[in-house]
Amino acid sequence: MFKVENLVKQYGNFTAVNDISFNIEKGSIFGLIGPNGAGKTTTMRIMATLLTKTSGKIELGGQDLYKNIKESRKLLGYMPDFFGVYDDLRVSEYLEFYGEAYGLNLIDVRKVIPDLLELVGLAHKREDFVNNLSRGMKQRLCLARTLIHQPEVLILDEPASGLDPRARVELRNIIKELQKMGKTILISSHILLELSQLCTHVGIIVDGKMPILGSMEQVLSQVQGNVLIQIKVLEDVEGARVWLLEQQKVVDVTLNNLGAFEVIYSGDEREMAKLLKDLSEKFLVLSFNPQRQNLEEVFMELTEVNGSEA
Ligand SMILES: Nc1ncnc2c1ncn2[C@@H]1O[C@H](COP(=O)(O)OP(=O)(O)OP(=O)(O)O)[C@@H](O)[C@H]1O
Repeated sequence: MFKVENLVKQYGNFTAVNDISFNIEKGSIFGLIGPNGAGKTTTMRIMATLLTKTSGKIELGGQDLYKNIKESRKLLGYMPDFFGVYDDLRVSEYLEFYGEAYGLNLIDVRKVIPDLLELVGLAHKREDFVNNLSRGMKQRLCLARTLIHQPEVLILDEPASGLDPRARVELRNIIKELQKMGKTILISSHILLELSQLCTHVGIIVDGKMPILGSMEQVLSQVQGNVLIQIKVLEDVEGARVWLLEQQKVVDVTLNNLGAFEVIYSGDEREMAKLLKDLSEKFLVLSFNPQRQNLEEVFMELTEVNGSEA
């Protein structure tokens, strides 16, 4: 859906985005993760056609993003990290204003507003003044505004920033709902746990570069070396231990005090699935639980490495 190739953005002599490439498949949720100043907003603003690139190529739906900016913008909904709301407008008027700004017919806009407000949980606030909304509600209203022209692709720049945990969960659920509706979503955050529960794909951006990219699982296994798998078998525990130790990519096997094996494994997901299949053919497997590091740990590892290299 979105194809970014060798994207570079320079502000004067400073390179904010340094030759990054990634694809966003239709229907996926791609997380752009990085610390402050990594280049997330710059990348997203370029992809939203709001900032010019220095070099590189971006395609949206198979077309050059810049070839017909007006057409590209119809497909895109962009939610900025900072946004203003107009204090003397009511919620419905605010959406009408943005609908008209997109060149939509007011009658059509009025037809979609109830559904949009329902989706973002603001149906009961329709006639309230925007400035009386809580921060979480304002974020959700901004998301509704992003959807007003029914774009296929959403670019959401840190949509959960400044929200409390409950509001974050609400927002996450709305984003999942949007994915179910078929939207393709690019979302940024520096709060990694939040994205690990949401995204199908991840690009980690540090100092304008994207050293790590792939599906959530791929990224986790790329950064981590070994995986710890907890395995419990019924009967012939010793036989299973010997068998496990003979398998390729099994680094170590210990039995914990709950009677489960703790297997240190260096294979990838596919190999792990094969291990489970082969094990199940020989033994009665009660449980098989790979324990991955969470994204927060991955991220800390990565930025630590970069920091120490610097
Ligand atoms: N208009 C500009 N002129 C010069 N430098 C800029 C400009 N905009 C951004 N930068 C610099 O480019 C780098 C990347 O900024 P960007 O806002 O893209 O980062 P970010 O990952 O979105 O950070 P944050 O999480 O803090 O929003 C930063 O070092 C920033 O200072």
